[in-house]
Amino acid sequence: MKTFEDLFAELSDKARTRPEGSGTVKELDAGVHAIGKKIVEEAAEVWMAAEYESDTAAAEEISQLLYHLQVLMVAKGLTLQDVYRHL
Ligand SMILES: N=c1c2ncn([C@@H]3O[C@H](COP(=O)(O)OP(=O)(O)OP(=O)(O)O)[C@@H](O)[C@H]3O)c2ncn1[C@@H]1O[C@H](COP(=O)(O)O)[C@@H](O)[C@H]1O
Repeated sequence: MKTFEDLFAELSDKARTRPEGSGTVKELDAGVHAIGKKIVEEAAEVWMAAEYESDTAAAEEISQLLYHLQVLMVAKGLTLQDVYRHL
């Protein structure tokens, strides 16, 4: 099973190698403003799923929010340690 750290390493690699067909590369190219909007959209979907849908649906929405947060971190050049030091 993929961990948060595994995904971050994968996304960082995609940003570096820019493989054809990568949604991450496309999102990075769209920029911080577009990624930020996606995060707000996904956060709302997490809220709605948690309140009105199944635990499985909520977990899936949470995974998508975590993904988009990681894309923003990569776009900004932030590392996991930059975030972890605030936890
Ligand atoms: N974990 C994710 C992941 N979670 C969410 N998403 C993206 O977020 C979208 C979900 O958003 P929505 O619910 O709004 O669905 P949607 O409306 O169909 O999405 P859009 O039309 O806005 O793209 C998905 O379509 C994906 O584009 C993800 N995209 C990629 N990953 C993982 O990231 C890694 C790299 O992916 P690629 O860069 O695509 O190779 C792989 O391991 C993937 O599994």
